[in-house]
Amino acid sequence: MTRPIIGVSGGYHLINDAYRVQATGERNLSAVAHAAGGLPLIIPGMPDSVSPAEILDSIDGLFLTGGRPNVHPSRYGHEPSAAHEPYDEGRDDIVLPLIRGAVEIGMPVFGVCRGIQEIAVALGGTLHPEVRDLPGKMNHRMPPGEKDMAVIFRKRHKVRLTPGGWFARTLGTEEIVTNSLHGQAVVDPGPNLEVEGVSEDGVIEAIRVPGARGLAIGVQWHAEYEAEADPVSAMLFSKFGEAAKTWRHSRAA
Ligand SMILES: N[C@@H](CCC(=O)NCCCC(=O)O)C(=O)O
Repeated sequence: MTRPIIGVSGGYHLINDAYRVQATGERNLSAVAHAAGGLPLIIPGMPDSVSPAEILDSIDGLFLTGGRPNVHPSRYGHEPSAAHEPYDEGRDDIVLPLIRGAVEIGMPVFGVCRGIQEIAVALGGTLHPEVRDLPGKMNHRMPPGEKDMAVIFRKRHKVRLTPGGWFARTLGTEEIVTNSLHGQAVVDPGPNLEVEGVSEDGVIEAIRVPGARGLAIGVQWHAEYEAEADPVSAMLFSKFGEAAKTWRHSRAA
């Protein structure tokens, strides 16, 4: 059987201060190709050119990447603020309905960083735009100005996994250590998410959609960074890839 087609969310970037592009990091595409065994195809955040419904018809799994722009606060009922820009409303317009559609039909979904935040917002949760401003919370952002990828993606904090939950059972442990490169975080998971991982300071780090017919998970860290070499990341991508293969097979039957 051919590889399952995995839609990989792209986002808006401005090149040379002039040229608009839709892009995602190569690590996202490699993780999908090699660690999940899928055929990665970038989903443009361009609602004037593509629709969530036709994308849903064309893919077997949805991988939601990280991305510097914050989810627009109006998507979860909060006021926007210049301090929390940039936003990427084109991406919001495409991925939020896409997540709802995928969950509804049972198509596998896996989100990292901005991706977990999008899953939460799409399904009725809310975010805080700068989680380090909340009492007792650490700074979860990358070191400012850093260019060395090994430093940017260094493992920074522990995540406690819910005993008996999907993550703890799948990974065979109740504690992992993860990288951390985000300012926003899920604060209210809403009615549709199960929180299965939290950092030492109580930030939501791993979620699952228990009501979904297919695998639907999100993590606040960047699992794509060492998707094959890191055993936790490799297992998550492998489970996601298997689920997408099963979905493709069941669609074809
Ligand atoms: N804007 C959100 C999400 C942060 C995030 O995904 N950062 C990684 C950017 C790297 C990339 O472009 O893949 C937040 O700050 O919480």
